[in-house]
Amino acid sequence: MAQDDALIPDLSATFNPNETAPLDVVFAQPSPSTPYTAYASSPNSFLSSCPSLKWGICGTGRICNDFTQSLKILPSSTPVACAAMSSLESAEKFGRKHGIKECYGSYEELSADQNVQIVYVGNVHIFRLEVVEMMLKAGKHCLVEKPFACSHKDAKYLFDLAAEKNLFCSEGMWTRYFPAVERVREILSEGSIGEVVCVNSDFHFPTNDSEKYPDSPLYSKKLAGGASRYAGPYPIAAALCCFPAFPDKISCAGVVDPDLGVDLAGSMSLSFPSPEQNADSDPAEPPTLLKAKGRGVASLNFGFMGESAEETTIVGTKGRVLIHSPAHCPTKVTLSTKMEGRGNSSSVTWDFPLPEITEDIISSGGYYYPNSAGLAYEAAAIARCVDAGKLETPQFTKEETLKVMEILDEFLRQVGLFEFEEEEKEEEVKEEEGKEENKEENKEEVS
Ligand SMILES: NC(=O)C1=CN([C@@H]2O[C@H](COP(=O)(O)OP(=O)(O)OC[C@H]3O[C@@H](n4cnc5c(N)ncnc54)[C@H](OP(=O)(O)O)[C@@H]3O)[C@@H](O)[C@H]2O)C=CC1
Ligand SMILES: O=C1OC[C@@H](O)[C@H](O)[C@H]1O
Repeated sequence: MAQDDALIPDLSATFNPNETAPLDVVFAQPSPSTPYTAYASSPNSFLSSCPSLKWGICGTGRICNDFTQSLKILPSSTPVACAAMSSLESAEKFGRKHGIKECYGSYEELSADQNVQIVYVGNVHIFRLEVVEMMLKAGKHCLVEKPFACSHKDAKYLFDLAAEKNLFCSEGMWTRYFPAVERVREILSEGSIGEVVCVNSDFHFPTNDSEKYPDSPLYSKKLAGGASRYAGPYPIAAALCCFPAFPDKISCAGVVDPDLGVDLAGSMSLSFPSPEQNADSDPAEPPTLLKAKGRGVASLNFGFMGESAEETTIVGTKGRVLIHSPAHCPTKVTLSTKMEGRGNSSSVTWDFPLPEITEDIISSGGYYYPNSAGLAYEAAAIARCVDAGKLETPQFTKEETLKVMEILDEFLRQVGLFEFEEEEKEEEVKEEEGKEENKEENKEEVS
């Protein structure tokens, strides 16, 4: 896909190329002194210079195809092996398509390949715990598709294991690596829209287009499908990007398929407290409307039954930012600065072209999903982090993944679908019983 030159923006009027890059961009570009403008308006030349990294691809489905294609934009990030759980034939077919030499009929074999430094995990959700645990125990860094796991408990276990093994491990929240989103974070940190007070974000895509009902993994309870796990992580991550604290209230509603027992759509209203605990109650300070920084609300929704605008709007006290559709992999951002008088604002829009795709990508069948060339931003940032010995990326931290997981657990609980609820209750009962037994033993010892 050749880029239309008209889309390449002239950013010089709004960016100062001599400014140092914002912190979050540092690991996405070759050096902190590289002007953000140049990186953003001509991505290929910067992406092509990232450190080398040897990837193993775990899964041979659609997103694994797209991720592997995007590695072709980064000459030094090479897929050296791939594995399919379904069959060796599937792995070999994938390998032939992408020129990958080592093809395995099981993930175990991939985990034993000494040439693989990092594994991209892109299969169905239910195997997350098993597969990521296996890869970490085999000493591989891991990039794991969203959702990172099927519960907060599993995610915490995997991150603890990664830390113990001193390995990079991250959720593939690729949205965060798009220059459009890096620009949004820059706008927020500059204070251009003041304090964020509200985030609206939606992501409904019509699964009828590509997924056979009821057979697709997207509708499968057994494989941990459902709209909240396939689409929900994006709007949740959009809200978390703007508020520092964990929500103090999460109100959810969902549409559950009565036959399949998975959610087909959901909405969430979140309120976020100020992390400055006592800001409101300091009697020495006169009260003001916006004194408690970080306080605000988010309205998020996602689903499989229709196609939404797929936009994210971030409302601040001095203006707002619109992340244009498709907001989970965006190339366009509008900043509207509030002017005097209600309804008055001035706006500026930036376009950030996607990386150009190569002949090699075209001849091997291109991409399945929208804007997948942007996966190269994520892959490049991760190559830089691994090279620098970092165990996570500043763009999307483990703490954020854990927050997403906790919110997803809560959504599933509120719509009556949290599979691990019984397991959790049993554990709580066991813990209580253990405490009681200890008390009894202590009493006996004392007497
Ligand atoms: N970042 C992004 O933009 C996107 C991310 N995703 C995420 O990527 C992951 C995979 O999605 P996608 O590629 O669309 O999925 P696919 O349906 O294309 O399948 C992915 C892989 O999962 C395994 N699989 C598929 N069906 C079954 C089944 N019935 N039982 C057991 N295993 C099965 C297969 O693994 P194998 O090849 O090993 O046999 C298959 O290749 C999900 O986590 C999804 O949330 C999805 C779309 C876009
Ligand atoms: O992450 C995703 O999951 C589902 C897909 O259809 C969508 O395009 C995507 O990026």
